[in-house]
Amino acid sequence: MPLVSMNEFLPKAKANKFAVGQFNMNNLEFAQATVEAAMEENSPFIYGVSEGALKYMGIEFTVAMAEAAAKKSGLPIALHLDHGSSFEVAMKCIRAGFSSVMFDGSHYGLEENIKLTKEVVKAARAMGVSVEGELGTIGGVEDDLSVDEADATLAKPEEAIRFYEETGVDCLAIAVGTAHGMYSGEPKIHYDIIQKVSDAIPVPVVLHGGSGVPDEAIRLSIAAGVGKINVNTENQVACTNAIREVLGAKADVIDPRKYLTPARAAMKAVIQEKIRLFGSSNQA
Ligand SMILES: O=C(O)C[C@@H](O)[C@H](O)C(=O)COP(=O)(O)O
Ligand SMILES: [Zn+2]
Repeated sequence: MPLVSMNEFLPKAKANKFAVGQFNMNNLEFAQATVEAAMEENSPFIYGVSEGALKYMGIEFTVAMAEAAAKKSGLPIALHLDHGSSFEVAMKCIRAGFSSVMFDGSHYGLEENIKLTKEVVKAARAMGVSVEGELGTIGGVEDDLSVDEADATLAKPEEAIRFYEETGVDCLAIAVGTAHGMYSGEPKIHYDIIQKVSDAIPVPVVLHGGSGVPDEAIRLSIAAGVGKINVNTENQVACTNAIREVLGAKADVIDPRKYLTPARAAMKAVIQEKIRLFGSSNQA
């Protein structure tokens, strides 16, 4: 199966109240762990690729890994630019074979964010590519850039509804109290904001900062209208801990396969658990 737009599965997620996981791809082992977990669960999923990860992996390798996963698995998989910063980078990804893009204009004022997002939607739609927009500021560390928790601002429901109506995005990330990275305490998620926005728009709300959110908070978020959840840090932690364990026990290991095999298995376990929690098993 070729890579698909998120519209292949997000409308079903919204209607049937489950969420599709976006698992960030940072290298081959992340790509393999994700597709292996999804195949066992028969689940659709999204490969999220940040601009930093794109630079690290190279755009041709990124697309090739995602296409290989789609071909091997037969699952509906979207290859999605995560937190795209400009029209140009979004178009570059689409030209290279991405089936979905995020334009993150959340650091602009509302009017400018709407204007710039609309331009991306117009161009992407003509090529059958789905678009995610963002409103409000999500705290924590995103692709190595840190936003202080104190500077994080929640999305205003009326603005989010207007943003959807004017841009026509396929899903909408709104700041509702989660943050990128692991939490020191428990996140305070504003389910009322999710519910208000979700009730007023026909597309799902996206929850960024999915790592470390307690299971019950994930269930309540999905019940309120979240249909896409992004997870990156938990996989990075699982990967790195597994590598540390191997190298800590055997300092003379030099074959990367000796530590990358357990690292990949650890990520696969995390992803499989998330897919089950999000309710997307057997929704492919
Ligand atoms: O930082 C990245 O490279 C990706 C994240 O911004 C992603 O969009 C996301 O929201 C994942 O959050 P996390 O699970 O808290 O890392
Ligand atoms: Zn994010």
